[in-house]
Amino acid sequence: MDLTQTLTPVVTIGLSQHPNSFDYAMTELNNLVQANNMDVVETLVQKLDKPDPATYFGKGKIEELTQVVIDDGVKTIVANDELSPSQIRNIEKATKARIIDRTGLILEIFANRAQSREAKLQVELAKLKYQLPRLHTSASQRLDQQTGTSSGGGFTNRGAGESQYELDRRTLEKRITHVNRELKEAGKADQIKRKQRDKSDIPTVALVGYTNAGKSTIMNGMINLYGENDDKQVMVKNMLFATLDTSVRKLSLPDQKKFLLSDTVGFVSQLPHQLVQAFKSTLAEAANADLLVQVVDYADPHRDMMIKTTEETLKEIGVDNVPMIVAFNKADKLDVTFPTREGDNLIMAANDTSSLKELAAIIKEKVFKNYQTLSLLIPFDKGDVVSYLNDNTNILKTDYRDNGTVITAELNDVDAKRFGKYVLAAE
Ligand SMILES: Nc1nc2c(ncn2[C@@H]2O[C@H](COP(=O)(O)OP(=O)(O)OP(=O)(O)O)[C@@H](O)[C@H]2O)c(=O)[nH]1
Ligand SMILES: [Mg+2]
Repeated sequence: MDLTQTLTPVVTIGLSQHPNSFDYAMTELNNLVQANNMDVVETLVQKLDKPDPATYFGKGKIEELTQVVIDDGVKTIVANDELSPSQIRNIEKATKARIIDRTGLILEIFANRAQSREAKLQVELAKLKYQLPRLHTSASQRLDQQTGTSSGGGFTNRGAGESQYELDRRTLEKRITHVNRELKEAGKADQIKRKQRDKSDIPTVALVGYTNAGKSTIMNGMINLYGENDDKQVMVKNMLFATLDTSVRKLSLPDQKKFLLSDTVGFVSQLPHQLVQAFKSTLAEAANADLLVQVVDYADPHRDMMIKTTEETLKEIGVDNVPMIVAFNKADKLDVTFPTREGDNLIMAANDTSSLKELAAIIKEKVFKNYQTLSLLIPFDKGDVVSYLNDNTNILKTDYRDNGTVITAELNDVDAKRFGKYVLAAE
């Protein structure tokens, strides 16, 4: 099937204010457009120090844009920068096409992809907050249709003299309160889950990083090597924002050390502020992690910018004191040796088993450092303790004595304390 026929044609537009990063920003915008199942037929750029407050582009360029829209029969324009409500109105009036800005586009992608109830609510909240100052532009109508905010209720108590604008604003505000409440409920359930995990005292590790860096591919590789047999793989796609929901899997290293690995939403430059805020709770997995593995596309010439964006976004959601290692992924695309360890960081490829094993070794060093080797004398009637140790620790030696079993094992702090009364001698 020829997919291009079903894709919406669009013209992308951008202002070159920061020449260094501009070309990449436009390439990324075009990738985002594709990720939203649309097809870029033309790109128009203008060099301006700052956007025209009324129309973004200057007057002549708007005329050129209008002509392109007519010639190419395009109904949608996508702008690289966030636009003010009046800029949206003015460009739409001039060109007779609808315009989406970068923020609106990312919100649409997230809205089309969100799967879990929580992700859906988070996206809706971000969209409502985006709509609020943009009431009565096509941006809000379009979003209305998707979120259904203007269908049904909300218009019942229209007071005399109250403008449509105020009514719509109130409707949006009500919906925001409602969604916030639902999110809180959904968040509570997650917190309970997370607490239960905390209790089980298994360390947690989160894969974070720029979109398309290979987080989900690494997750799948780790599940293959260390997951339980029935563990499901996560989705991998060569597309921006393939992953929108956090997935968590319990992995067991060969020496019984267990940890939870989570795959998280990727970041992108100029990620809408509303969305970052909304995804705070999804990213709580990262905030509560014992270790972050920042996955970087090592083969991408823009990798430094991607690292910077990732670290700034993490900071914005309040994740700034979790230890982090860097996985420089996709090394197979470059002429370099891998896996190569550089301190706690690793140059690797996600589809290479020795890379994944090396990554697991680094994770193990970082999150299981509070382990001590102890010899415990377990009385014969404490079979439950023996089976716990068998299932949860790395047993180095087992001896049988008249008064019980002597087990020498690596124990974490909590287990060392819990079974302290059986300790024979520290080794
Ligand atoms: N050559 C090569 N390709 C890779 C490697 N790791 C991932 N990829 C490819 O990169 C693309 C993106 O991989 P994903 O694992 O979906 O990336 P992600 O970081 O989860 O992306 P988002 O979910 O969008 O944030 C896919 O086409 C993968 O097959 C690697 O080590 N080498
Ligand atoms: Mg992913």
